[in-house]
Amino acid sequence: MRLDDVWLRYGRGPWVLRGITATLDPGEVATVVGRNGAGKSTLLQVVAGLLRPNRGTVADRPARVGYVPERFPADQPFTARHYLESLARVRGVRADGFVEWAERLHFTGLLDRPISQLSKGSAQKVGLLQAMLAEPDLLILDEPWEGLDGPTREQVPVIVEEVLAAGGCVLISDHQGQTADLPGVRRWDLTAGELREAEAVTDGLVVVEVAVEASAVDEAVATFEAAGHQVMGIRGRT
Ligand SMILES: Nc1ncnc2c1ncn2[C@@H]1O[C@H](COP(=O)(O)OP(=O)(O)OP(=O)(O)O)[C@@H](O)[C@H]1O
Repeated sequence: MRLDDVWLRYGRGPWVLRGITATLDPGEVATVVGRNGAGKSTLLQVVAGLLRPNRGTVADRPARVGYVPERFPADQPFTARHYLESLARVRGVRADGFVEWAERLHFTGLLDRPISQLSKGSAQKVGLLQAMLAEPDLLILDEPWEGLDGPTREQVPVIVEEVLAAGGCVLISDHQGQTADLPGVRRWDLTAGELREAEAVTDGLVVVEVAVEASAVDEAVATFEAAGHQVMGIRGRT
């Protein structure tokens, strides 16, 4: 799929996305990084087709999109099973397709509980289940590690690999840098509404993530560069 000069703002507010141009091809995974409020969720919703850009276009979006929001809305009066079965009917996919996924995510015992009574982590699993139900060829994950328990967190890279292996593509928002280890992951840096693709890591190099005091960022960057290292990005600076 292709984003071409995409601009978006909410109402008459400031521009959140400013002229974003990017492509994501089948078999590719990209991670969007940027500080809080940089517009990562907004970009993901544009890619998912949930928000329409004020200007610019999104072309060749794959037909089956699975989208996992940062926080799955838990204030719903249905059980997870009822919700997922209904969604499967709407999407025209197998009504019990989620059962297998529920087992993988250790969710089977909670399927008959109202979503409103689930913990945050369990509600997030419903978010993941509804996305995988679509058998997506574009999977969009907004901060997928947030709120999930350890075993489910470990499933996320496995799920990403499976979507890629089936010829799909994946876009992930990740402000904690947890996607850095995904093989072949492209890194999209979002700063002040503009997207810049970080250079791929050259063979033989390893990415080391370092947290420094805000007041010492410039000094740290200068020190690393003086020592011959490549500084690939800075996150979290306000
Ligand atoms: N529905 C909305 N209405 C108005 N402004 C919004 C709306 N959603 C987001 N914004 C604003 O757009 C900007 C980008 O928000 P967005 O949630 O896309 O950033 P983010 O990078 O995902 O942040 P975080 O890492 O905190 O989730 C912020 O200034 C936010 O306040």
